[in-house]
Amino acid sequence: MDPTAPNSGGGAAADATGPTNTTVTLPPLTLRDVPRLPSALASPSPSPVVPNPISRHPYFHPPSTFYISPGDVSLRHAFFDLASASPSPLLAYRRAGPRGDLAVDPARARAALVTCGGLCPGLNTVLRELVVGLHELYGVRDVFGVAAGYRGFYGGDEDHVRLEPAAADDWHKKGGTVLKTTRGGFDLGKIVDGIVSRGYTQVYAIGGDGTMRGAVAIFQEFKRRGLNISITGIPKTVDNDIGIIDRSFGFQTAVEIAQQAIDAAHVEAVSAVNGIGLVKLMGRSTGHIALHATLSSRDVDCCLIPEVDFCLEGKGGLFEFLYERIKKKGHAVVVVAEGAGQELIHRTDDQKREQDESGNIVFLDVGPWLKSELGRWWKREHPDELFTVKYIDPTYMIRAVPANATDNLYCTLLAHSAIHGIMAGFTGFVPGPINGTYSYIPLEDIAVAKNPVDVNDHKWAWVRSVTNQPDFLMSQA
Ligand SMILES: Nc1ncnc2c1ncn2[C@@H]1O[C@H](COP(=O)(O)OP(=O)(O)O)[C@@H](O)[C@H]1O
Ligand SMILES: O=P(O)(O)OC[C@H]1O[C@](O)(COP(=O)(O)O)[C@@H](O)[C@@H]1O
Ligand SMILES: [Mg+2]
Repeated sequence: MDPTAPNSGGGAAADATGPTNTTVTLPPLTLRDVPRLPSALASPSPSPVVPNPISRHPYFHPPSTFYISPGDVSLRHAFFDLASASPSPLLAYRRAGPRGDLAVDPARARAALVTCGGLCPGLNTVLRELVVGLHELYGVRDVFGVAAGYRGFYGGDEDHVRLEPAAADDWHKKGGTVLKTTRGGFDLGKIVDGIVSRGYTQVYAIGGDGTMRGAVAIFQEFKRRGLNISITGIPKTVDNDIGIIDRSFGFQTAVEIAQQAIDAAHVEAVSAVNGIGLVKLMGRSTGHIALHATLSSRDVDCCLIPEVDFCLEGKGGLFEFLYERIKKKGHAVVVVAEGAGQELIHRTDDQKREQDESGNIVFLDVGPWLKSELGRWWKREHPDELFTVKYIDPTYMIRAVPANATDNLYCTLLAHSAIHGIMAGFTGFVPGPINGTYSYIPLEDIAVAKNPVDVNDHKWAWVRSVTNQPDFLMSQA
């Protein structure tokens, strides 16, 4: 049999004798392109094309395959249903990476780097790689750090610090951000005025969903004013709540550190009579950290995330389940994401309205609430049985650490992808891995793309198989 001969029909051939090839026609492909700088689009003569200086770099000897071809794209979805009667059109993004010709002259570039929002492991690695990459790869000499988030753009001279590779050398070993970060302070007019008055030609905004929404507003203001300034957003969120990209940097480090809290909770629980170890982990609107920490620990009996409702009391409720688990094993470990169960916690009208400086809703503390509700229930239902809850809240410990090796590599590729894209004349974009391929995604798509845990896919089923937990929805209390 000829292994290359096409089979007719769309489905896989039912041939048990060996592999077969089936030729199929894919739906049309839509390129979701990123914007370009006005000078890169100018007609009749776009900005001068500058050969990429990497070609003259003493240590790089880039072969022709080194540069990304103008036609290179990556696909949003890596798997398809060939049997689908009405397949969706395929969505593609530009592949990230160095281009042979630049639309920006590095000698005239003046870069501003800013970090906004909460901390995340790897922020300093991204900063280091931006500073080193701009200097060493492209020969950009004017690289500045803007202090303390977006508000730094309209601060004084002390908020704009020249950054050199020698000073950045060991930043990847430090947690936090050397530039400092803040929430709030987003005054669009003042920010863009500050960017213009300092002569910045390119802005690298490193932050989460709020920062990306801010970067979209800045990008649109650049367009409205007809400015030839580019902006890129580098996605940061320890919660992993930004969509489209495979994951955000620092997330894996945070999951790794969370193991220590779960291990401690487990030791406390097994060493007590009827012991429960309760761990609260970050995750404002998504439960990725709790879910991944649960999957990798295997000591967890129950994982509670914002995406899944649960009830506490009655048959089918959480507390009955924990009681049964303790009767069976002698102890139980519970991991709860900070955004879980918020609708169950009583809050005053003032508390309902409370927001942080960036407008994020302030949550009530689910950990102590759960501990006290459980204690009250146990005392009422099982007054003669000993019972202990040990509560661990590692809070900032999981994010105020340096990135692990995997996240450090990821941060390097993100930073370099951002620089390559800016130098190619792209703007209003975010670099990020899609199915493992680094790509350029429009900022405005990223700013609205959420990434909740999909409780209908295999991962949540995997959690159930690891914890053996039911849905806690059947309260008959
Ligand atoms: N819708 C928005 N438009 C403009 N700026 C925003 C918006 N949301 C948040 N920001 C600004 O982005 C910055 C970071 O936002 P924040 O929510 O604190 O952190 P993160 O970016 O990590 O989600 C803050 O300066 C905040 O004011
Ligand atoms: O740093 P703060 O203001 O205490 O905020 C804590 C929050 O920051 C986070 O770590 C993530 O925040 P971001 O919006 O900055 O990504 C949440 O998990 C947590 O609720
Ligand atoms: Mg956020």
